[in-house]
Amino acid sequence: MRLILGSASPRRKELLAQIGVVPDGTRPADIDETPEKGELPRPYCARMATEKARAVNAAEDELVLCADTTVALGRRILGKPADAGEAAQFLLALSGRRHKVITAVALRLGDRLWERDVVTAVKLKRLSDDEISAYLRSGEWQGKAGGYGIQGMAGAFVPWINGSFSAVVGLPLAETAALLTGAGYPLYGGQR
Ligand SMILES: Cc1cn([C@H]2C[C@H](O)[C@@H](COP(=O)(O)OP(=O)(O)OP(=O)(O)O)O2)c(=O)[nH]c1=O
Repeated sequence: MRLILGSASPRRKELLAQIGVVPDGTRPADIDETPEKGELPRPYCARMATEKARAVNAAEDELVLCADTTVALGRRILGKPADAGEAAQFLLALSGRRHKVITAVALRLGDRLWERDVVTAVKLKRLSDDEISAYLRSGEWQGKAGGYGIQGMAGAFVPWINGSFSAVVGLPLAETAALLTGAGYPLYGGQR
């Protein structure tokens, strides 16, 4: 069985490599990521991951892996900021508060679809204007849900998380491994 990573995220590829999974191909999915009116963060995130998995072109014997990471501030969905101004707004909104990071993983083989989502609580310390400006200058907010990446400089803004670190970075490894095994993709050097 071949594995196709339906993602343009270098983090997802690295996280898979961390558990010894090397996809046979990478085919990023291009979908409309606009939330529906009134859509809540968790169902939105699950919908994004499954839509990505359906959008990737694959043969019947190709297992497609897609994921979506969404930051939820209460009922509010914070996606990837469009520009530095929006990143600043997100960081100000998150400053000093706890929020949730949801990552949904979807696997598709032909018409069969598996999905799991993982919710992690994250606390961001209260950010000073200097910290926000330095962070915006770093450019690390680009392409990251909520406008921050816990694996980089923003690690200094996070006193605690409750949940899965790998999920916050883009792929919950325990759940991804379980999904892959369940779909018949053997890990740890098993026969494919
Ligand atoms: C909160 C947070 C998000 N992120 C990233 C993970 C995701 O790559 C990104 C959210 O965007 P996504 O839409 O989940 O993914 P993507 O656009 O990067 O890639 P693709 O859809 O092709 O798979 O935010 C971090 O890297 N660190 C963090 O701390």
